[in-house]
Amino acid sequence: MCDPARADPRRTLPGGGRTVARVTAVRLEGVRFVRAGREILHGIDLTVERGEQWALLGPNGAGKSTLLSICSATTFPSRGTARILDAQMGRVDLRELRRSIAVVDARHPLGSNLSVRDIVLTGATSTIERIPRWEPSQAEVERAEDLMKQLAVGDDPTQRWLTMSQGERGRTLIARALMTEPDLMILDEPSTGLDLAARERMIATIDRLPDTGVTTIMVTHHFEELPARVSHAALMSAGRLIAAGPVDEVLTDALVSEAYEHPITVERVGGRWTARARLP
Ligand SMILES: Nc1ncnc2c1ncn2[C@@H]1O[C@H](COP(=O)(O)OP(=O)(O)OP(=O)(O)O)[C@@H](O)[C@H]1O
Repeated sequence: MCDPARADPRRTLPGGGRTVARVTAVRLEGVRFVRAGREILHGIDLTVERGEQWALLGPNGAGKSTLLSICSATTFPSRGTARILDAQMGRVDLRELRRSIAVVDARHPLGSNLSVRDIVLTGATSTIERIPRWEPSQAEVERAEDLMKQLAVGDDPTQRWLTMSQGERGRTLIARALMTEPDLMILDEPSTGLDLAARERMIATIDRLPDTGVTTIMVTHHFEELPARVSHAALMSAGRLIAAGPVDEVLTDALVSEAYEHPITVERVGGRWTARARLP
């Protein structure tokens, strides 16, 4: 999966037409977000450098999905600044910027019963459905087939979205996300609904993503689902960041217990994580 050219941070900025050193994937400064008259994010400062693999953790309602939608250039902050892939939101062509960002969401809102190949090809157009009369180039077809092989999907040409298992869907969505060689990949609970073996295959797949040079930010509720190569973590609680930094410094008993407002023991064995509530 590794393409050495992808590791070069000097890439052409989307929409900018300039080549600059693009090192920082996400830089949030004083980000606040108000929805329905209520402030949901209360001044978030976060820097994600390119090539880092982040986990975003915290209890229900902490604001993780809201923060992810800002990181994916889908939602504008109400206050503060968000620079995504060195482009300041509000000052760039968002469609161009979003071509460098891939979102993998287990709740992918596909309505029609596309084949695996067609779903992967929608990554080339950054659309949910196939665009009528759009035909992929030969290079796009070859890339889609290569990614399907790498992600071990699409062997059965009759397989379609509505009859695919959750695991097949997840791997197909990752292949789709890689179509545009994204710089930043957002993974929103990618292991939701997977049985144990499918979950482990998914984690192994995510653990290979750093080989492509992509920066990842993943939300999960389960420490067991963190791939071993996660390098950084951010802990959220009630719209604030409790801690953010190298994973071993952030996923400590004290900080995790503070975020979840409950005594929790965190362990790391062989690179993988577990978390247990301590009983009184
Ligand atoms: N459309 C909306 N209108 C009003 N409030 C919302 C809306 N969406 C989310 N919220 C509120 O914003 C807060 C943060 O929600 P968010 O979904 O970002 O949290 P989360 O950490 O992703 O939660 P979960 O782990 O349950 O998915 C919650 O209090 C939620 O009720």
